[in-house]
Amino acid sequence: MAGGALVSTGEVKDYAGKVTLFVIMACLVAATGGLIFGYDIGVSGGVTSMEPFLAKFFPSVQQKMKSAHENNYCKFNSQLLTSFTSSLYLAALIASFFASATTRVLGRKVSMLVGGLVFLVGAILNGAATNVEMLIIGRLLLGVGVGFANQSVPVYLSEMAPAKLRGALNMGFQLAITIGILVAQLVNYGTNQIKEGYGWRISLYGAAVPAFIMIVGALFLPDTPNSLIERGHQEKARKMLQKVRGTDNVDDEFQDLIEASEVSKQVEHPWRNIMEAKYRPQLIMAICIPFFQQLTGINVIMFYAPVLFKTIGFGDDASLMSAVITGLVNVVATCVSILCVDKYGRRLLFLQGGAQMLIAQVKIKRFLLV
Ligand SMILES: OC[C@H]1O[C@](O)(CO)[C@@H](O)[C@@H]1O
Repeated sequence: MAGGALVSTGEVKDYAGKVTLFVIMACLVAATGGLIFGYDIGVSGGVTSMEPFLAKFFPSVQQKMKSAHENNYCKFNSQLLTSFTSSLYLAALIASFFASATTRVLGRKVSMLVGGLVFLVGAILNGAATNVEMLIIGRLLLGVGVGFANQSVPVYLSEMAPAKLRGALNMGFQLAITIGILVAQLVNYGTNQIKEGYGWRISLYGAAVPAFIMIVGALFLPDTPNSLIERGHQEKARKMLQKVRGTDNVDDEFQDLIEASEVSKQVEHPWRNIMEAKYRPQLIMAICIPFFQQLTGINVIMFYAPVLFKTIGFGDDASLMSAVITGLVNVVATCVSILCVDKYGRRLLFLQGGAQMLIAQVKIKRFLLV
């Protein structure tokens, strides 16, 4: 694990330093990492609800949509169609194991560069697709990009950010994800208006824009001081810390980074240690919070919102616009939580979010059963 500015007591020290160009650039690159992830979550549901896309790649689904007396829920019942969407997550899962080692051994920059490049190829392949194979391979490559970007970008951001801005900037990554989802939904709504029927290509090519920004960012941005220390370049790390913080007075922070790196090197059996009873609460939280957050099915909504609205009888534009509204609520709710988190604390927000999701799930179930 990367060392940070957390000292042994868990308190965050107020080190010297200002918000430099490096920090601003790190935020921009981090934002593009989140945007790419969000864009890929949001784009697939829209294009899979567009008729020209279905006619080209999934004609049997389009045929079913046209038959008048059919059960709505069966129209999109195609394993191939859903694998177009879900192959991204599968590839991201596998890639994240490699990404974690790459981020540690070769540095955050290399991981971001790999992520950005694979993303770019995936987006181009998807936009230029002439058959289903190209679509699925493109989507798998986007997933690999997500795996690398999601490992390296938040770590890069945390390590570049001054300690006092760290929490806020990390939430910025989540905000960027939600903005990415919304942008994809808006792009889908716009491209669906193109009468010639190639709008889906523009939607899919769209992922290339943030990918390109991420590649350029990764090429020009420096590696983090933490990563340099981890890889044994102490002098380089000190100089980098001075540049990043915009001051020569970095002794305190540098010393803490060295100590944190030493401590983490001394841990011989991290997997065995985390199983110890004293770490049980941390272990349970680290597994259960993301597990249940994903198990709420949020991505079923995010992936399939336009298709879902279409199957309940909405027209093309109305389905895409309803997805935009869902995305907008997601962005606004993220902004509200960013603004409230320091005032009300993590626990209250966590409880309130959980209760709200429970109520919403029950309501959606009732609605779908009618
Ligand atoms: O805002 C919702 C989005 O945020 C994530 O949970 C990532 O943190 C995504 O899986 C989801 O689509």
